[in-house]
Amino acid sequence: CDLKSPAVGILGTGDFSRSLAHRLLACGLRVIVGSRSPDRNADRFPAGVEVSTQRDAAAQAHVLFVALFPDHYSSLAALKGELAGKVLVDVSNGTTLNRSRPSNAEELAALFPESSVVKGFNVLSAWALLNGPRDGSRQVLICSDDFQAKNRVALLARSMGFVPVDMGCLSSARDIENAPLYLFPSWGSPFLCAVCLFFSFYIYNFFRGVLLPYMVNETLPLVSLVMLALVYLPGLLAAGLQLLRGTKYQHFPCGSTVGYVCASSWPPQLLLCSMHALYSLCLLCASSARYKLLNAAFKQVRLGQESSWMEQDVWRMELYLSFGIVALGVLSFASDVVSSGLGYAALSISTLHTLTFGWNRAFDPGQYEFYLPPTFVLAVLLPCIVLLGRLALALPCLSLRLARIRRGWETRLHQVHFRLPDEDMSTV
Ligand SMILES: NC(=O)C1=CN([C@@H]2O[C@H](COP(=O)(O)OP(=O)(O)OC[C@H]3O[C@@H](n4cnc5c(N)ncnc54)[C@H](OP(=O)(O)O)[C@@H]3O)[C@@H](O)[C@H]2O)C=CC1
Ligand SMILES: [Fe+3]
Repeated sequence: CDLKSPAVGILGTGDFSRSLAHRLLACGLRVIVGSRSPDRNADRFPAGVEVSTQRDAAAQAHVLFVALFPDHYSSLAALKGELAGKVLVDVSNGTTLNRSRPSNAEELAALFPESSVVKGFNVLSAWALLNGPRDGSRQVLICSDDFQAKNRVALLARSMGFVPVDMGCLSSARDIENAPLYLFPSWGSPFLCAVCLFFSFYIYNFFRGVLLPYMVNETLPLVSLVMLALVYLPGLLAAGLQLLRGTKYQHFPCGSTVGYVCASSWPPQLLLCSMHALYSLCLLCASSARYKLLNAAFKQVRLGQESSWMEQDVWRMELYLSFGIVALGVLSFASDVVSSGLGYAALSISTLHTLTFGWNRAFDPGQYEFYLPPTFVLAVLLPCIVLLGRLALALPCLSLRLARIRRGWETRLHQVHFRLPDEDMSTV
């Protein structure tokens, strides 16, 4: 590193400080670490990192990372003079969800009113910092009331290979500090939806007395298929309502909540589908599969049948397996299910998979136990309604587009028709 370049300071010599110093040094920056006991801690840092007193680090660096626990911030009060006009980066995390108390960063700002406090880097673990931006998330959430200080820290994050995300003013620090405490920040509602659907279908299947090994395996894809269909249903209903009202500027009830749940429902869908694929594979190893095969073979022998090959069954099985695999493949690419056409493709192919799997059962009255239709009829009905609705909405758009293309061609032909005599004249 260049000794003449401005140093980046770190206060504290713990795990976070060591990883950060390592990363800053690797990026070619000059690093000075401030410790209460520099002599004791100097050998814990790589060569090239200057370990000095807190006062020395505060005096030399212009941007200082405060790698201490918030309880110890007050121990820096004696450095107020040196830290005035400097940028202090608060990297601390909360231990419990904070909904009402001031954030650690705001408390640091209150302690050092003459410094510019920037919240950031807390979403990275010491491990992620040490390994660089290869593993885990590369995003660094940043906020501050000082725009220039925030830009400076954002630039620093970028030069370390991370992606800074501007979260606005220092009042957002509480959200940033809470972020690592959520396991999956936006997955709560979709998962709740998936769990509710799962248990409804599970109980439903239970009452229908379907064989135990098939209960979970039928429930998993049904939940996924119904969820995928539900993703599009609100949009289609809203579009239908707009067509009926003749305006798109009227409010659609609960639109934003439904939109939020739908937009982030892809992970549970993919999880359920993958579990279904795995479960189907494992069923072949289950004891019940062996008994079934044996029983079928025994029946065949008793009937004196030489071959039990049924062309229609074989084709159906090949088809539903292929549809299932393709549907899973397409769904795995359709992370943005709401806006991408891939979601519709996955829905269509999964519906075909379900239909080819159980069309016999749909039309066999013997299957309608307890006067209830088989679950898969319900699971096919909803996707079919959604797909037909989409088609119905797409047709007017398609005819409009075709009319536009036809008009374009007519205009072009018209121009050619009028240009021809001139061109003929020029050739003459
Ligand atoms: N570890 C991690 O993965 C992450 C940590 N963070 C945050 O980084 C900050 C530091 O964490 P971490 O490095 O793990 O903590 P450590 O406990 O490893 O280090 C904290 C440092 O604070 C100083 N210190 C200890 N006790 C006192 C005291 N009584 N008064 C003043 N200073 C004291 C010490 O430095 P010295 O003796 O040299 O002065 C010590 O090295 C925390 O706010 C944490 O929330 C954020 C994201 C991830
Ligand atoms: Fe299936």
